[in-house]
Amino acid sequence: MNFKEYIRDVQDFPKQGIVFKDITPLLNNAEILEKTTDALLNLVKEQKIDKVVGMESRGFFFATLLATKLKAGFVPVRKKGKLPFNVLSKPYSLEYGEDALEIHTDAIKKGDKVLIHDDVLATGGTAKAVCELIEELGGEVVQCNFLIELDFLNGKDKIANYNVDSLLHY
Ligand SMILES: O=P(O)(O)OC[C@H]1O[C@H](OP(=O)(O)OP(=O)(O)O)[C@H](O)[C@@H]1O
Ligand SMILES: Nc1ncnc2[nH]cnc12
Repeated sequence: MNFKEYIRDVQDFPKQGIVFKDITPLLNNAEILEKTTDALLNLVKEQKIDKVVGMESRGFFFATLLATKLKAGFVPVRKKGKLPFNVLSKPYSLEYGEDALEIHTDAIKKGDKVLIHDDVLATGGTAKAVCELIEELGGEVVQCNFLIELDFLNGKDKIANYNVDSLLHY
């Protein structure tokens, strides 16, 4: 299955000089959506997962699908000011900006085995911040799972202490 056929490059979005990987054609196709979910699930193998954490907003799509298949809970990590309850917050930077990421303090229990999923690993700033949030709440990051890894940005180096698995590499 050539998933890359369903990922569109958009030049200069959201800023000049960025080549944006648009996954909406892949989400739009029922057969490819299901096959992509299964392929991401295959990366997880037999590990026991208690929670799947997805990053706002494109991480939410497959993180929730993976959570149902793994019989795990889903936890959203959101950008500053969006979550309504008590939050743990972490500043971070990404390929085209910076902000803070937040997680509800009761979302992860001590010892929870956590799978992180996001659509894109670029510089790794987002993923690193999320790993730190989970560990500060007492969770164990079992795998960082991505649909797309932009190898030339070396995001893997920022999360070198974790198991990183990506379906597609550019
Ligand atoms: O590896 P990094 O350089 O940190 O970049 C990766 C992050 O950038 C994108 O999210 P974005 O902040 O654009 O949010 P969105 O999903 O809401 O579009 C992407 O979905 C990842 O979360
Ligand atoms: N080039 C890119 N395309 C899509 N999402 C991204 N997140 C960070 N860099 C990105």
